[in-house]
Amino acid sequence: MSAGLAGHRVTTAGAGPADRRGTTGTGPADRHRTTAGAVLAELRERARAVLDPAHYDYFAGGVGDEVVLGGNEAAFRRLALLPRVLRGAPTRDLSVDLPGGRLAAPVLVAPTAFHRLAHPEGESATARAVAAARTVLVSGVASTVAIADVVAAARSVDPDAAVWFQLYPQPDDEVTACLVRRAERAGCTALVVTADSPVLGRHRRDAEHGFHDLPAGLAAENMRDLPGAAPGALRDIAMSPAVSWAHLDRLRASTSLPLWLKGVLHPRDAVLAVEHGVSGVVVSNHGGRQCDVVPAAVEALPAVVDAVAGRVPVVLDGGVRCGGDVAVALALGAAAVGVGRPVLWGLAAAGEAGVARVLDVLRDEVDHLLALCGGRDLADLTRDQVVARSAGVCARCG
Ligand SMILES: Cc1cc2nc3c(=O)[nH]c(=O)nc-3n(C[C@H](O)[C@H](O)[C@H](O)COP(=O)(O)O)c2cc1C
Ligand SMILES: CCCCC(=O)C(=O)O
Repeated sequence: MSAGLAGHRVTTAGAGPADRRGTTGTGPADRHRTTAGAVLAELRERARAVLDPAHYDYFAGGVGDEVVLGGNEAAFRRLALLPRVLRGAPTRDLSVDLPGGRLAAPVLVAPTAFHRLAHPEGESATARAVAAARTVLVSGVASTVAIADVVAAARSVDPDAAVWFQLYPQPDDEVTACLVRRAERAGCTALVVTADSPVLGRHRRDAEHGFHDLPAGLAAENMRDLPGAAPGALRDIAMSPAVSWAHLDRLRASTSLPLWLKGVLHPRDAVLAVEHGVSGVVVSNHGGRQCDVVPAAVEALPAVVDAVAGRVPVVLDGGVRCGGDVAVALALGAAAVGVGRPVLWGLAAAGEAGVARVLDVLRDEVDHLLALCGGRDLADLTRDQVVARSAGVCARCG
């Protein structure tokens, strides 16, 4: 069937039900009958069905009573966009240039640990999907594939793929320096320093499952052969309240790669970050996994954007689950957003194809929404368009 509705071909042909780790239904017809929110929710359910419950809960869970975990998504539901009219364009430019890489769409992949818990190919599968989508993978220090292999996987798809390396500054500068050299040698194009973890958040779900170690055969591969460890042995990833701006300064001075600071919520820290020479700031509460009394990420965003005042780009992550969330964050001043858990759900459900699916539906929905809002490019989403939503609920998340 085909109907010439507004120039769109409407057809009943499309991908059938996807198997648990197989097809994902990415055809154009599929786009007309679903939403990014519904796709992400379905992938999450498929992930839940295939994962060991302890591993599912490690990915899904948050800190404490999980107030912030739910709050990140709920805060987006309280915001609405005022479209502008009569100023659009037949095709829209969704690209964004950031220190460390160009993104074809304003959605990058936030660093999440231990992808081989989700799928045997782990971060390599994620890297290929992200490279194919021409966006950025922030690969974590807590990766179950070594960073050199992650970058190689991305570059096997796109020789220009941008992979950034996330690390926790280690109390021992020598260990940090070694991790930085590894990322540089691998070909990473930026570093992301996570600053919101002076201590690890307390995760009730992990405690209930007794999940404290990776299963045999999996390891944080970037932590092998570091100073202070026996040859071939792993070092723990240290989280230390003793880590300070001085550590960041030394790290900054040791590399020519752009440096992002992740986990900033207070506007004064954003200003300090700029003064300490960072190239970008990530507003993030670690997906509700560190401190359970902080605001939702999107609530913290405007004050950080104002404090930074355009000196460096600001990226937001936490609770982004549909194109509308991306558009709202961009209108509030984010240059791009990061997604964490949805990528893990895609990876667990269907490997590389599942991650590709997540990025594709988000990109497609942002494009559609930009058209609906009278935008030609991302700069056409502006803060005056964001208003509070006083009524109405999301059919998917209530
Ligand atoms: C399972 C899991 C592991 C994570 N591991 C890291 C990590 O190693 N380093 C880091 O900076 N952030 C880590 N994060 C936080 C993410 O980078 C990101 O801030 C968060 O997932 C965004 O929220 P979202 O999951 O709602 O998209 C992790 C998040 C999850 C869910
Ligand atoms: C030492 C790995 C930490 C991973 C992490 O940041 C998280 O699970 O939130």
